[in-house]
Amino acid sequence: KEAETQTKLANVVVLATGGTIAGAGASAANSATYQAAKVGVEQLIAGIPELSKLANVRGEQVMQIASESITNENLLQLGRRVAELADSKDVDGIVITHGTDTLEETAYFLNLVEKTDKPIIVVGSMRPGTAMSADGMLNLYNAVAVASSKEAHGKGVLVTMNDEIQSGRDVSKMINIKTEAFKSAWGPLGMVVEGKSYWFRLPAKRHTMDSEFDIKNIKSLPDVEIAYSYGNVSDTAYKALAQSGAKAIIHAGTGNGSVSSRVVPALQALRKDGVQIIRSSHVNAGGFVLRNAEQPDDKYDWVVAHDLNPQKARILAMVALTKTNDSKELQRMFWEY
Ligand SMILES: NC(=O)CC[C@H](N)C(=O)O
Repeated sequence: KEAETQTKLANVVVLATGGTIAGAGASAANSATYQAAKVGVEQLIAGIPELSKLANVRGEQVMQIASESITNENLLQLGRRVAELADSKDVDGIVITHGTDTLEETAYFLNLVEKTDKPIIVVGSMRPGTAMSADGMLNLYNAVAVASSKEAHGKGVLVTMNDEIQSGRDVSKMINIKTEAFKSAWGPLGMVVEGKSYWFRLPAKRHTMDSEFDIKNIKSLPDVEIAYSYGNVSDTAYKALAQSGAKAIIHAGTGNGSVSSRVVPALQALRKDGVQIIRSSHVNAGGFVLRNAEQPDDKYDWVVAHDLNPQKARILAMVALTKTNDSKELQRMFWEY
């Protein structure tokens, strides 16, 4: 009987990369001061015996770092391992434990490049496992629950934090201290409660199986950088980034992705030199940048990131530039993904 139920359970692989979900503090009172990326994947899994009721879970330690230090090479390494596992007949779902600082970037990257309809769930925590009211255990339990469910198939890369199922494309870390840290301007896709998923909506943008990008065809990612805008901003950062080899610069603009008159001439000149200029917004609740609103994008041959925040715009720009350097094609991709 026992063996029978075991075989019916989904096979879920937990790929661990570090972050606070693998963090450890000196005392249970340390919810904010602790070291990230300390606890290994075997210990994370062993800490939640209830996982064995949800799925046959095994772990792999892909890296052990804080997510602000994740490089493009790390992203590619993780993406390739996810693709290998997704191709394997014995794997039904994949969970990635991750630091929360760049979790939204990794989730969006995988959403663009993984050619699978198997569930891929990225999860982190806001408090280390050693802290009172640690959130990692439940977030990971929920991730495994969603990864082992049939309903999660074909919905793109997902994020389970704070009982919510979010689209990896839309979700962003909005606050750095609360467990209710991850939000999407367009709302969560569903909820996960006591190991059961409740779905309410589907992502509308192209992802995974429907994406034109494939991790298997990506050898390296081009240099795309972000420059932040504010009152009295100068063009120094933009020029320096271009000089250091950036193929595209994401303008983390004010408001509607507006560009200071002190910066416009430099961006026009950089575009003439071949650098792609992509206007995004750093407003907190989520930007909405439209072509030819604030700046004449048609005239200057710039691209708008629409609702993608600057860090997500960087991810799409890198992936898109592996296929094209045509600004019209880039703009199409920014509408479709
Ligand atoms: N809550 C967190 O995971 C933040 C810890 C660390 N800065 C990271 O992103 O890995």
